[in-house]
Amino acid sequence: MTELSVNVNKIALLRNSRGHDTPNVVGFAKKFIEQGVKGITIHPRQDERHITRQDARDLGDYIRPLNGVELNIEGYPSEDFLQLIEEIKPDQTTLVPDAPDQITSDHGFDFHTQAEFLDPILARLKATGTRACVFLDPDVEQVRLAAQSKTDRIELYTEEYARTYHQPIHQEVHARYKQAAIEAQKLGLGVNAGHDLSLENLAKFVTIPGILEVSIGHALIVECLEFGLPSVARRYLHICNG
Ligand SMILES: CC(=O)[C@@H](O)[C@H](O)COP(=O)(O)O
Ligand SMILES: NCC(=O)COP(=O)(O)O
Repeated sequence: MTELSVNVNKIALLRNSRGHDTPNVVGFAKKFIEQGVKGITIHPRQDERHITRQDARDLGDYIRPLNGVELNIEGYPSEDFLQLIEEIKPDQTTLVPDAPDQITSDHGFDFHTQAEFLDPILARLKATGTRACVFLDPDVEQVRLAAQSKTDRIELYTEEYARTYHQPIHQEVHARYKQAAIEAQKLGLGVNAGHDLSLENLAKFVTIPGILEVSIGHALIVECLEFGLPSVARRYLHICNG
């Protein structure tokens, strides 16, 4: 079984386009949770183009008292971001190496060059009590280096998996994700995954053993527009529950 964490960035994006509070981010998180979803993910970016720091606080206040529901906050570990994490204390914090002007996440951390940068940050996260996770490309060598750090989990960046889904090379790509996931688990790391996962491509991904959590936003919100939120939540949970 894999936990589904619904990324609500796109709800905030729609809200911000009008400058009022519709759609309400906490309200939509609540709708997903009412359907049985056990995780909410947000990725506050420095320019607050979608999720704001206040959204993060409001979601923290809403989710904290709920039994068995997790808040995952993703982001670049700037001082600002780390202070927000220390204030909200989410269940999980996923570090992503995004530049402020990036349209979306497009690569994982490189432990060859960034292990020294990440070491004190991971120690700081551990002191906060949040589970630490690092966004990583599906590369066995990176996994081995990550296992030497203080991170609890890795999140495999699944854009390549999704992009090649209908291409002949997909079996090879899928095998690389599987190898990275198995190596991580062998070395004691938990494995999450996300980016461009969808109703179409998720079922095959979760055949990889031991995937603990998938965070899904962009495709899932679009699918909600097409099929309705309850139906989409039910279909994802069916896939995740195996
Ligand atoms: C780390 C990751 O893959 C997601 O957080 C993704 O970057 C979503 O962020 P946007 O919604 O800003 O594209
Ligand atoms: N960590 C991935 C995530 O939260 C959502 O990514 P996407 O489904 O919006 O591509």
